[in-house]
Amino acid sequence: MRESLYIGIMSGTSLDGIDVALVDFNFPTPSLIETYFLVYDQYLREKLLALNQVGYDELHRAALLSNQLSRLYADAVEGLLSKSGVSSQNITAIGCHGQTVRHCPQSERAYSIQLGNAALLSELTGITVVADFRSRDIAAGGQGAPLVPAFHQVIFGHTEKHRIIVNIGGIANITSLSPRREVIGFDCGPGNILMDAWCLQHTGSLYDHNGYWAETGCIIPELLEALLAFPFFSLPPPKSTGREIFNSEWLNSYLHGKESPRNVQATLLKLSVETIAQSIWLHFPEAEEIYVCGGGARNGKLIDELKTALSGKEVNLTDVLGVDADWMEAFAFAWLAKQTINKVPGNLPAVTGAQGCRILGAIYTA
Ligand SMILES: Nc1ncnc2c1ncn2[C@@H]1O[C@H](COP(=O)(O)OP(=O)(O)OP(=O)(O)O)[C@@H](O)[C@H]1O
Ligand SMILES: CC(=O)N[C@H]1[C@@H]2OC[C@@H](O2)[C@@H](O)[C@@H]1O[C@H](C)C(=O)O
Repeated sequence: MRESLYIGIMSGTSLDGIDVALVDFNFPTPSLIETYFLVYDQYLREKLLALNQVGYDELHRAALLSNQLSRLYADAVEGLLSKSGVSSQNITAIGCHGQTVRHCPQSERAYSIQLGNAALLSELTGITVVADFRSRDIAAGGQGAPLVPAFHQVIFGHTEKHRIIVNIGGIANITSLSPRREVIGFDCGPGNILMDAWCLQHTGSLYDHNGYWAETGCIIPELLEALLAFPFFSLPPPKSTGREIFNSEWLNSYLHGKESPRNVQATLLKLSVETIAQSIWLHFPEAEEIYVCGGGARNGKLIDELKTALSGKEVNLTDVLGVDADWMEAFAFAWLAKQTINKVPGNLPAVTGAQGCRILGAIYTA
């Protein structure tokens, strides 16, 4: 049995589907051996979205969805293993993020809920599962998010260069890796979440491919200014957010109803770009290199605008550092599982605001 093989499963706030990564930690630099993506169908996406809000019989619906998700996670693991030719017996553990449906990190009543039945996943796969990564950090006074900056530090930290890693998923978050300062990371605000929702509502497409639709619109300056004035954007870190704040109701509260949909889309794209760029200029003006990952990295218009907003800095995708932008988070959850199995902390208190380093997650032994 090789004890270096782990699987990471990420199903993120975009609700697009399940990313699964097979990772080998046998060498000083972890390597991504195989990947697999399982798309969510519309019905599942709608059921998950509904659980982001208060509604009837939530506990029952959440439990059923947790079981359904774990069956899909198991299918995705099976797909990954058969694609790679690796046996489940050779996998030390799965790190399963689960599906966030509530993230309320503020106050002494803080909590974060990721759906997914880890016990069932372990039964279905015969593999040890590590899950519920965020609760321990929150119990220690942290935000419980973002957690991936610790992994960024391990694979991208540089002795001389100040690097920023930007993840543009449903929510956008950044990590500062400076040779002179501790690692800092936080959520900047919406990545694709608002653009996706608006695009679906007005075009029927799940997302604006390459930003082509946004490109046909013009930014609405008053709307952009009003959105940028929202207090979350100027809060100091540590901070994290989710669909509780950035959702269609939030956007609609700023609209008069007469705006052209394509102009709103252009404005939303600019909002994502500006909130990321302003976070970097405000907190890390000296950073030299910016590396982008997450699905937003595949939006050419978004990346072009980000390059303009960060002119003077070198902006690339994490692909150039050897990690495919699409697989960063699944890769990271394989690493987080390894930390837990080895009884090593996975959080960074300077990022999340926790009182100290903690071993994250719960282990469901095979
Ligand atoms: N070619 C593309 N053009 C435009 N947008 C794209 C493209 N490919 C992916 N995306 C965007 O990326 C999103 C998926 O990104 P990703 O998988 O990183 O999100 P996530 O992991 O669910 O989110 P989070 O990191 O917040 O948990 C899609 O919903 C879409 O908005
Ligand atoms: C509560 C939650 O699921 N947060 C996600 C979300 O998606 C991006 C951003 O907001 C980040 O804070 C986090 O995910 C990644 C995996 C993280 O913890 O680093």
